Amino acid sequence: MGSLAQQEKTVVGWAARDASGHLSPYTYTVRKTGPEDVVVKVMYCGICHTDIHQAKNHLGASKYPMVPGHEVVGEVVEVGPEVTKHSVGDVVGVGVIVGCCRECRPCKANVEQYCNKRIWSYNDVYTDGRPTQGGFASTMVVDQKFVVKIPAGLAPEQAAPLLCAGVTVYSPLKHFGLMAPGLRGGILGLGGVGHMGVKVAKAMGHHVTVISSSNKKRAEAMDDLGADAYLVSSDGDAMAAAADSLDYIIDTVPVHHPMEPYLSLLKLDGKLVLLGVIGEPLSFVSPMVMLGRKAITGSFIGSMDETAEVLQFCVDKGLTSQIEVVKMGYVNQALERLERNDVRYRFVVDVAGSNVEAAEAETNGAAA
Ligand SMILES: NC(=O)C1=CN([C@@H]2O[C@H](COP(=O)(O)OP(=O)(O)OC[C@H]3O[C@@H](n4cnc5c(N)ncnc54)[C@H](OP(=O)(O)O)[C@@H]3O)[C@@H](O)[C@H]2O)C=CC1
Ligand SMILES: O=C/C=C/c1ccc(O)c(O)c1
Ligand SMILES: [Zn+2]
Ligand SMILES: [Zn+2]
Repeated sequence: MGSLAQQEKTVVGWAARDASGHLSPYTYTVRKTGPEDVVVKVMYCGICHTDIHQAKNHLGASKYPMVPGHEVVGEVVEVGPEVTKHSVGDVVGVGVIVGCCRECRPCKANVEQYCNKRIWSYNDVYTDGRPTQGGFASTMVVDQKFVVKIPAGLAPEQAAPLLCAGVTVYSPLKHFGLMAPGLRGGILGLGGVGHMGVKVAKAMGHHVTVISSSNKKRAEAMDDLGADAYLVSSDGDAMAAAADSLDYIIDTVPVHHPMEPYLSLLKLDGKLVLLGVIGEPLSFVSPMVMLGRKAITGSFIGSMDETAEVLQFCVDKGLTSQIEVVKMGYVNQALERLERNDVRYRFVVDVAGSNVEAAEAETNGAAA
């Protein structure tokens, strides 16, 4: 028998077995701790709409059993001998990506999320041939490059949504030169990603308009999140009155939707940044972009550098995510509520505080 580090570890996670997306306890092994590996005991894991897309096979590439979860905060419990970035006892985060080639142009430019050999934190295969499994589990083993330190001043459960939702809005604002104070931004879809969009954009000094599918979130958007204006997308008069007013729109809608009503809101040179994962073609007529030199673009999470940056940005600006903490036994109800747009604004699973081995009937119920 070798030391603990030389052995595979048995882990219990909650896995989907098929496209119903229903999660239930699943026991599997994770690799022996490699030289550059960090073993993370999961404390909290946020629930992103991508977890629904993946668990329910919306993109047609899901493999089962699948343990979702990519907004992971945990404690380092073991490190490989060549780990320099992290120590046992550190509180750290893991996001959407756990591997890349390190040789291609994106990797060399430290935008490894755009590496064509990226390895996803779940629903993928690691370099050793094992399936990757995500953060709705007791433990993850992750290469140190893809582990970020959670700075002091951020509660671990608050930090979890920053690892996907937070960096996903921060990265395009930075990359497209949209950080200057005074810009007028639109946040389309006020969910997990969208609410971080409002908070981050407000902290940058922008005038922020929420564009929502209903009036239900108006008061909280304005009063709690600090938005400056609120548009209901089906209100034709209000949409017309807001034409030609925005420098950018961060589009977080997770389903097919028309583009033209939102392109109309952009000023000359305005940018529509697509973040939602939509497996059907979107459409617009070319004058909608030509007659205003407008740009439709997209963005995918953020780099590890940007992840560290957004965490520090939130500390510096006093930002937190707005979350509902639940136990693992509630995860299926949480996924259903997320899908029917009934969460303010991110569920975070208290993994360490749950009995992950128990079937949901025994642990059913939300937790404070
Ligand atoms: N590009 C990237 O790197 C990333 C992409 N994503 C993707 O972004 C999208 C949003 O993720 P997330 O914020 O977690 O999702 P949420 O479900 O939390 O938020 C989506 C919001 O979109 C609006 N919406 C409009 N129509 C619908 C509909 N039919 N069903 C549900 N919501 C609707 C709702 O806002 P309202 O009530 O205001 O209308 C809802 O709150 C997903 O597709 C996700 O996969 C997520 C993270 C990273
Ligand atoms: O939530 C994070 C991941 C987003 C994502 C973006 C694009 C894509 O094709 C995915 O499968 C996931
Ligand atoms: Zn996500
Ligand atoms: Zn690469």
